[in-house]
Amino acid sequence: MKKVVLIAGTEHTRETLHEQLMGYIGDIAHIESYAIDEGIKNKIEADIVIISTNLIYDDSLKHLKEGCKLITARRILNYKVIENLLFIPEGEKVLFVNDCKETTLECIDWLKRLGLSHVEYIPYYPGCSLKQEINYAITPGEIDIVPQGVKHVIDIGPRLMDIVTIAEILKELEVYDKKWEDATIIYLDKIVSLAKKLADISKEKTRAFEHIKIVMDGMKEAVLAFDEKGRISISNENLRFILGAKGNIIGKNIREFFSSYKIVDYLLSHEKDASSVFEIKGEKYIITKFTLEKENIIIATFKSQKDIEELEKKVIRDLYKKGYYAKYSFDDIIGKSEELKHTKEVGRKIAKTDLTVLIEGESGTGKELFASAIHNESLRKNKPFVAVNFSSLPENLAESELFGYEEGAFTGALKGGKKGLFEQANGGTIFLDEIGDASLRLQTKLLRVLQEKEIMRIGGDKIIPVDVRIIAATNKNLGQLVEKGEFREDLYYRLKVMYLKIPPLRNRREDIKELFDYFINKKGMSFKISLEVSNWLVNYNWPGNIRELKNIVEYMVAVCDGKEISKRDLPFDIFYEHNPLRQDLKIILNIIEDLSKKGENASRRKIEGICKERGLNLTEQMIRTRLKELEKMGYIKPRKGRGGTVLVKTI
Ligand SMILES: Nc1ncnc2c1ncn2[C@@H]1O[C@H](COP(=O)(O)OP(=O)(O)OP(=O)(O)O)[C@@H](O)[C@H]1O
Repeated sequence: MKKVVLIAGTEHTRETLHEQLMGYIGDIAHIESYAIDEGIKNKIEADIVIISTNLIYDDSLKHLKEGCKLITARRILNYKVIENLLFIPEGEKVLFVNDCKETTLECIDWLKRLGLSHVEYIPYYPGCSLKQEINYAITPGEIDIVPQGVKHVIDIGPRLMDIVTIAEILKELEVYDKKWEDATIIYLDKIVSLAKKLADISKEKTRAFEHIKIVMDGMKEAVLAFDEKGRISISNENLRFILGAKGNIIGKNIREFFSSYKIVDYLLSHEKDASSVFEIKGEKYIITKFTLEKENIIIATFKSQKDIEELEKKVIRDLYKKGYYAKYSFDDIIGKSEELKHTKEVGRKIAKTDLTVLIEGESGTGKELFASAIHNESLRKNKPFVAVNFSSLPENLAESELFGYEEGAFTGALKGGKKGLFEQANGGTIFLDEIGDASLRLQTKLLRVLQEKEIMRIGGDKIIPVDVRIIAATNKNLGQLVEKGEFREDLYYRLKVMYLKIPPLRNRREDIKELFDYFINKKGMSFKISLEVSNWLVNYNWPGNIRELKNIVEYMVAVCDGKEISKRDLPFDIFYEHNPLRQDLKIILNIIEDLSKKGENASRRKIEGICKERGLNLTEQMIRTRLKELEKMGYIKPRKGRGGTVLVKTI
């Protein structure tokens, strides 16, 4: 058996080449191997000596006996590990690190010829200096030479002997004819496998790219992706249309396509998430951009402002169709009394926040009107306003109405399930009217929505996030319901983050006349009102508040057949029966009530003056007798000490 000796520079190279030789001639020759860095003690005698590189030629000669046949190996990169390079991102700068300039350049050239040219190679060998920051380095086993600071080092292992060197060895061993075919098969097998992988990857890439292209071209928005230098990596058809660009624009710079330096500055600015309006070819576009930091890609979308406005109009049209819109604004709330003006002021401030609101007020005071106005003055104004009334919503329906259900959740459930009102209100406001009438079970569920901002449909297992502002209203005293254990305390405080109390109409009598005229005008009519009716309107206590006033106007307008509204045109029961107290006594009692609310003393002189303002001419004596009457009836009692009158009960 012939003896073949391999001498390599390092142990790593020795092991790799030894294994390679075993694959080709292990069965016909005895192979020994040495590495200079391990040290060689004895003199070497062999039929063939293979030196791994010219760099160790002189060193090797020292250990050889005379007469050995010397072969210096020609080496190439290992095909098997080269596929690792395919995962380096496209366009990346990559150091190729080897032990000398010649082999470094040779390897780079060879990699390029193999088709691995998706990255930019920078040669690096002892003596080179590195002036830029580089993330990737490839080296065939020369890790020690790789400069510090490179984040990813890919060691593709020592280079292997090429097929020409193998042929030379086979010839020297006189087995060329017998072995050459096997040798080429082993060698080609590796190349074919690499070539196949390269082809597969390129096919997959093409397919993925085609797919992305179809998806992007199908998008309504125009999309552009580029790096921090402005080099374009992706665009879609809509974008090319906006820019009037023809053909392939990938790889080109955005500066070529935008004549406005303002747009280029904005696109390349360091702002990561931004949205701004620019004009391109006479049309306004909202350009929104965000950065994929890891990939170093900036993505910008272009939406025509005209399209957005059109879309918003459509959304609003759809909301109107479904009835999910707020009908009133603060300007629709009529009344100039201090109480109402103050309530409107507070309401406007509440509208500017996005906090939960609790509105309290007697029935018919305008709670829904205020909820609607708050929504319309908030940032959610173009989104749905959905109103739910708990007093008219049957307990068994409430849950499915509010939270929706999945198909098959219960008998009678619609196919495909149903969205609940919380989902319908997404992005907007939900108005929970008469919240005091919600069952304790429902209160628990509402508390969950307030805390978690998410819902689950009945029969479903998916958690659905909802972005809804809650405005609740009640004509009950919720605080008292909490004390009685009929309303959850935790829900009460979650609702009462912002609080608005709407004053009853009897506490702002100045508004009555204005509201009365407003409702009549709204009917497109005009009437004179008799003094009697006018006095009655101002002095009536309005337990049903503005709703009652509105209803009475409806009634009057329907029954009045002349130009003047008189006593006959008032609902009979209200004027005569609803309250058996005589009208003059009622007026005086109302005056005392108003004064006591303001903390003012109800002296006879004051009462006389206000009576006159309200169209009731009474002398001080006449007032005294009437006060006596009211006292007898238990409505008032004389104030001790300072004089005047104290209210005991109201009508
Ligand atoms: N200040 C106002 N200006 C004009 N219209 C008003 C005013 N206040 C109330 N209204 C009208 O009165 C009616 C009752 O108002 P709304 O339904 O808002 O009252 P509410 O307090 O929510 O009543 P409830 O407690 O019975 O639900 C509505 O038709 C509303 O438009």
